[in-house]
Amino acid sequence: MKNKSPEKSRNLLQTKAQRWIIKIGSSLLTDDGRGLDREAIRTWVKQIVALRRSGVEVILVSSGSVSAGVQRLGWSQRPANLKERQAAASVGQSALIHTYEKLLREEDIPEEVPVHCGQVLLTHDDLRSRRRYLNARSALLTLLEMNVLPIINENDTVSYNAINLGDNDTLAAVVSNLLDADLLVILTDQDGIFDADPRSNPNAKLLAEVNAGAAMLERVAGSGGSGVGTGGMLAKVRAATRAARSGTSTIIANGRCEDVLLRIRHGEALGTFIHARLPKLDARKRWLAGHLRARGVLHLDAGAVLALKQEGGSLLPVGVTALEGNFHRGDLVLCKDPEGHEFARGLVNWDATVALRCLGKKSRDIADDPDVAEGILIHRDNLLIH
Ligand SMILES: Nc1ncnc2c1ncn2[C@@H]1O[C@H](COP(=O)(O)OP(=O)(O)O)[C@@H](O)[C@H]1O
Ligand SMILES: N[C@@H](CCC(=O)OP(=O)(O)O)C(=O)O
Repeated sequence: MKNKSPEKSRNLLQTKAQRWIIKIGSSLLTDDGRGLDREAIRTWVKQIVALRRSGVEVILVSSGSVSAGVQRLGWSQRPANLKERQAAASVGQSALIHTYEKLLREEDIPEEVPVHCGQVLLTHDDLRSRRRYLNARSALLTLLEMNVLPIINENDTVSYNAINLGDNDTLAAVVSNLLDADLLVILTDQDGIFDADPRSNPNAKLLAEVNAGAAMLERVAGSGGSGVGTGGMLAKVRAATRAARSGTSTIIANGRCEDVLLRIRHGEALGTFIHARLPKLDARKRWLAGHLRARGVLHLDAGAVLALKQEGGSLLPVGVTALEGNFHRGDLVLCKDPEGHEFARGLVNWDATVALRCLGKKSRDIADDPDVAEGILIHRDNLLIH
């Protein structure tokens, strides 16, 4: 793709991308909270089946469980209470998957490859554990091989605020990293990213092409959402940046636009295209980047910052001046420089109590401590420098 104009490389990516993650938001799926919009869902299912039959591997990340459950239970609004949200998710998720299953069956044509669907409900814990993360990867790849459309959502009935992924834009980006997707398509209720929220700014202009991670994006995306969904445009912008770490480009487009997915496949310049022009992380570091909750903070001196950033070393306790949080072995912690800026994050080898008694000590001074494996607080393989 060298020396291609941005338009060309966008067109090439759209027409050639083999593995797509498609994310559909609650506002679209439930017609702004009025209940599952069967006719709209039928249009996306038809397009997904056509993509699948043309050889594209599709993984669907579908929101809508809470919103659909709220409507089924006859409640007037999304509950603030966690237990009620979990109950609504349980009711809505079964309705959601039942709808997909029925609509997919309608697309069965003799002589054509049948496309089945399989429900995959993930929690943050599934993605935090390396073993479960890799298990999820192999299960999803197996489903694709079997011509099954995996339909992923967060398992909202068992996750709770402190450990949830929070929004499905983030989930879709983590899944893009997990499966090395070529393209992430986020369908929403706007034509893409505008230079201001189009709900409050009728003169806002659509951004056609941008680079992942561009500082301007966070500014224009604000934090507002439709009220039915949870992420808003900011979550989508951040999801695109996260997806770029596996080389995945993102398109944010209007799901109500006719044949939106097929037109994207044919190379049409719809929505906002976000180029993955960020350094690609290797597979293990991508898994690390998918850890969303830090359990503590390590404050490092200038020498340690240099050793980590420039020499690619592991973190030894001698360079740690202070710590925060009651973390345990295997937890994610943030690393801050002497000015207090986070510049790295990693998985600690020791509990906070052990780390505390080793702070500032040289390796030879802790060599006899039975809790201090190899004298390394964070191994470089478990360290992500920003
Ligand atoms: N710069 C922007 N461009 C487009 N939409 C924006 C922007 N800033 C905020 N938004 C809002 O983000 C909303 C989409 O996010 P959200 O409600 O979470 O959708 P979904 O349910 O599809 O995930 C839009 O309806 C819009 O009001
Ligand atoms: N997991 C939740 C969706 C959360 C979410 O991110 O919603 P949205 O912003 O509409 O994509 C549900 O199914 O209701």
